[in-house]
Amino acid sequence: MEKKKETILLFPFMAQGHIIPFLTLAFKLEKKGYNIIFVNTPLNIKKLKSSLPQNSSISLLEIPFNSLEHGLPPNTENTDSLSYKLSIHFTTISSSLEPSFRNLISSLIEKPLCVISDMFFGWSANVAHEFGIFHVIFSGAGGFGLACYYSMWLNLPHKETKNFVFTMPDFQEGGNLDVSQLNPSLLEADSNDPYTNFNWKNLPSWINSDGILFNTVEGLDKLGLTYFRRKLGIQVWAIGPIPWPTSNKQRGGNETGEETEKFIKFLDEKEEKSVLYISFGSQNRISTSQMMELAKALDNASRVNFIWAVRPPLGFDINMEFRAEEWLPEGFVQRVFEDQNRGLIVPKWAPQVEILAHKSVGAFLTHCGWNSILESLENGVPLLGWPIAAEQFYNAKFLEQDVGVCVEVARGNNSQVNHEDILEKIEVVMGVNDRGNEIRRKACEIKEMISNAIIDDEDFKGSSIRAMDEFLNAAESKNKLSNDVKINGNMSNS
Ligand SMILES: O=c1ccn([C@@H]2O[C@H](COP(=O)(O)OP(=O)(O)O[C@H]3O[C@H](CO)[C@@H](O)[C@H](O)[C@H]3O)[C@@H](O)[C@H]2O)c(=O)[nH]1
Repeated sequence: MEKKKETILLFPFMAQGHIIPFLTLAFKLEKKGYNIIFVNTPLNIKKLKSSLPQNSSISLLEIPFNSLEHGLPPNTENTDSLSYKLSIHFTTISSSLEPSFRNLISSLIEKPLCVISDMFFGWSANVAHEFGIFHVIFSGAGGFGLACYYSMWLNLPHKETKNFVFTMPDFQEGGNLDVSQLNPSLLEADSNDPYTNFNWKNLPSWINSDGILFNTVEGLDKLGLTYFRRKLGIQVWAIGPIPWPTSNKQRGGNETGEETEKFIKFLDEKEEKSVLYISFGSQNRISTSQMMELAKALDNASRVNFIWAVRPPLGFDINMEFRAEEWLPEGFVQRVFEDQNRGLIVPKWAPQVEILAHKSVGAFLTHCGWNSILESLENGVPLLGWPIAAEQFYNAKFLEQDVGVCVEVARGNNSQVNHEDILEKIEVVMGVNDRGNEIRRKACEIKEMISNAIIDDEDFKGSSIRAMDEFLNAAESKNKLSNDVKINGNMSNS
């Protein structure tokens, strides 16, 4: 008899940076033969409907939300349209979804095998457990970065640590941090502000969950994963890297295949490992003066080819058309592209996965978002780190000091940077010198480690494949146990 298809319910926070990794995980689980229910607020579901592939069997389910009831502008259902301050407010009020989520679960005809929810929805563990459902949190961020974030928020305040290098009291093995690695909300937080209250309620509630899934690799990220095992005493599974959907459109781009070909043609013409790829991810931007300095460094790096995905600098509308004359040095685009054929400037969005997989790419200047890091290291491409927000500062530090595959170029988007410093660091990572050679050797070692983690053969299963199986087995065991309890309970009642 064919085994009944079990259902897994996924529920990400309402932000693209959360919805997209959850969708990626949903595709992965769908491929493994599970029915998938993907829950979100109505406007996000509407958007998802138009982007799912036609052959997808994922069921999209709406959870009601009225932004006006929470002092938010009408139809606000995603952080994309919000200022930083309102995004924080939106995050703090997200726990108001709890009663609706309970109603949604109780209205399901069949109990799901498992609920996979967002790290901001720690409360959802108790709701799932009320219905006897296995519950895990999924983190798109890596173990080390999230461990620092967790520790820093639970060990407030940091106001007094100004000008000091310090260690995290419960994560000493994470090493030293510098005050410039704290984002403003963390620096200003005390026990009275709403975001502190949110974090103090949410982060400890993770302990109620049955486990955490990380989009990372055990061998690479053991330090952070061990922190959570020790701190929470729950299961922690490293199941990554989970590849992003292959279509660039699903990742958020809008290029056609033809445009991707333009990049590949450019790369095909270049020498092996001679191209620097530059991107600050899907959300972050640098300032105009930083952009000018970066361009000057590239102007002077005559032996380096590059592809740069340029987003409008801070202070300009995010949807604004590309304005070379305001954002870049005079004649820059003409010089590097038309005259020298060594620099390709891409307004906004580049086919990153395809670019990083090309043999001509020698390094990636990145804001250190975790997906970008994995995509780079999967291809053995070393990094130049320019962290801007969130846990990116900790990621950069980890990759430079613990893993040895990165050189930090600059920090934040309101700092002064200098083109000579940037150029020097580009030359370290891309040039022939002892440090550069060692960084590249290490990046190849990590590439090997990552590809071993996802081997799925008859006679060998990599660590991430085993972790995914262990997670699914744990969910099935719990499900069986709660069904047995129910059957026995019914029998003793009858
Ligand atoms: O021109 C571009 C820019 C981005 N991408 C893709 O967009 C994703 C970007 O992801 P990531 O590198 O993780 O950056 P963010 O979008 O900034 O990610 C948010 O989510 C991450 C995972 O939780 C965190 O590590 C970051 O701090 C947070 O900003 C990657 O898959 C890229 O391939 C493209 O394809 N083309």
